[in-house]
Amino acid sequence: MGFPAIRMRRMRRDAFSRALMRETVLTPADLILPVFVREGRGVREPVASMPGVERLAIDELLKVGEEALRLGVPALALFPAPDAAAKSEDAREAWNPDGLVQRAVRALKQRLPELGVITDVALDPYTTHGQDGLIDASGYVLNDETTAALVRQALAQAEAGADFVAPSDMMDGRIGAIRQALEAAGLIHTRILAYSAKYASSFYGPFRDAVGSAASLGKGGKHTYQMDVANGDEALREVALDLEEGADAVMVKPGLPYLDIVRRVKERFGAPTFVYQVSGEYAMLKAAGRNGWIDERACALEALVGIKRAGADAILTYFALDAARWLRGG
Ligand SMILES: NCC(=O)CCC(=O)O
Ligand SMILES: [Mg+2]
Repeated sequence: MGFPAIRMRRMRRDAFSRALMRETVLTPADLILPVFVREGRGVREPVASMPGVERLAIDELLKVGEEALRLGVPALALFPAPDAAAKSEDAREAWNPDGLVQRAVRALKQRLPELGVITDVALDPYTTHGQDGLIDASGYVLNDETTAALVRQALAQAEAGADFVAPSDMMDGRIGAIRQALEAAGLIHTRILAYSAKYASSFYGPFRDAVGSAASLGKGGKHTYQMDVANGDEALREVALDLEEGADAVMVKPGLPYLDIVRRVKERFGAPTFVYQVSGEYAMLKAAGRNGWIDERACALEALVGIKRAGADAILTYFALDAARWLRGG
């Protein structure tokens, strides 16, 4: 049977029948807001390459957390933008129990216990060289030594009350090492969100401005640990290993250029699959919107629905609060 018995446009004719056959519905509960945390009180410092995004002192962060809850956004992902004095060759500030992130976690969990708090496990905000791990004399990022440092960092975050620790560093074996350490410490409820398929993407540029690692990183890339943008099968092997090692959820990052990976990961493993719409994706939409070249709201929501349609269970996006407002008709 074909045309004219079949006319695909019949169902598209009216809003009610379009609504009834809609396959993917984006809600605020699908979204996680990444936030940049800094020292100080009452400070909100704009990030030039990410219009609308600010580095927040902890008291300001609490207000943003409250707004997220009010809008139905279930969780924040914290990223530190520490003072330059907190950076060192060995990143030891990362596991200081009174460090910036640990204080931010405690403040959030005390004031807003029902808001999910996700912490970033990686050394780049704390290293003088801007790499995610510890390096040898040639600048190569050392796997096992870095993993030992990441375990200390994850424990400090979990002890402060983080609901999810989220290793974004791409060292081999770190999920298993962190899981073992959490169990041994009695922290059996702490979830691990593994950045399993994290690509060596150029779309992270504005993020590196935000956390202040761009200058220290200089021309050094992250290609010896993050994945080659051309690869798909390798992502599936990474995800399989992280799930085996004890990850509760896995991440694909960035979002829009990697939706084939999202689909393959979701179909193959059926595990909670999170996607990070990264800073460069945000900056592109913002810049074009601000120039009047695209409709920012419509295009941002379209990108987010597309990511969910591809298989994402949750999306980290700098649009989270705006998108929640738009979805609620604001
Ligand atoms: N671990 C976080 C990143 O590496 C970048 C995120 C972004 O570009 O938004
Ligand atoms: Mg891996």
